[in-house]
Amino acid sequence: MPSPIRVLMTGDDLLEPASRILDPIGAVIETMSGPIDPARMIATLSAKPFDAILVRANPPLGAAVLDAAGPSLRLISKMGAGVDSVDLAAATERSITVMTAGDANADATAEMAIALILAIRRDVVRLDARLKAGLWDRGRYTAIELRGQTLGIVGLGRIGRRVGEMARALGMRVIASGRPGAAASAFAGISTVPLDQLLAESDIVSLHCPMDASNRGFFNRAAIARMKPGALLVNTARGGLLDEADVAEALASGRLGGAALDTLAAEPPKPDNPLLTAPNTIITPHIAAETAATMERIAVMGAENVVNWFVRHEVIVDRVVNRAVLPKLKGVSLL
Ligand SMILES: O=C(O)CC[C@@H](O)C(=O)O
Repeated sequence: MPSPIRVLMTGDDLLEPASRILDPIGAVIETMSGPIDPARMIATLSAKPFDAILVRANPPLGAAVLDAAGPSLRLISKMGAGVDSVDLAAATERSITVMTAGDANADATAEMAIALILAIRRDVVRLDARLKAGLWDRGRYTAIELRGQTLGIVGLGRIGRRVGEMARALGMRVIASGRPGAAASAFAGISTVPLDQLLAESDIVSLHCPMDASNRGFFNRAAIARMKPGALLVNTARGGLLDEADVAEALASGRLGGAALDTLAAEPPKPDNPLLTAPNTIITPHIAAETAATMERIAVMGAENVVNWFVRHEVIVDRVVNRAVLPKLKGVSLL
């Protein structure tokens, strides 16, 4: 009888749907809950061998952690989209496949981006707070409507495209660029432009690119200086894409008209994060992807990646993040 697939799962909130997929193949799942730092990851992985890590949030998976896992580790499967805390080069070097379930939460994240665009453009949160403080602002307050405004989408992947479709339905002009240094392919009436042009023409900029070492902090004072005065920023991607001090300063001076952020560079934020006190800024706790249907889907898709890899010996190439690993996968079919 072949030995069972050993899976380390970070977080236990999705254990039930993941088990539904993994139990029938006799996989053994061990969960890790609570805050996870590299030392804890190293201790867990060096204590016993695992074949796969099923990642709920974003535990640090750098070279030292991967070395602690040893040669048994073949697959890191993210129950979600972002793998910014995985050292992809180190994984590739060790022939470890990194896969995502990005499709599973794209709709939920795009909806949240639109919710934040509407909320920040129409001042929903501030008006609510003012009303509850006894102020009745009707007649004193004029907003700007979205129809006719330009939305600039940075990163035209699964989420960016959906945001673009919804924004067009709201009557917005939508332009898009790739992540800094990369071009985007045109999609359904969304014209693609260089990033500088996007920054210069957009009334609202919404970030939808993955983060890695090459674009960390790219949204800084220099990027803001290229924007229309008073333009708005929406970020449902990764907080580390921003230079948070520069963004807070631009919000304080009014150079940026407002920001709606679902992600921060450090989560939860440190109490002295300047964005917490920046004017006209809405912050939500990295919740964009978290709908009930999405939670179910990411667990199922993440676990299916494990089954496909180890039992069917096949990987869906679209879900592989470190595609440089593909030539190293012997005996695995690429779909
Ligand atoms: O659970 C997470 O890692 C965050 C959810 C989302 O940002 C993702 O990357 O899929």
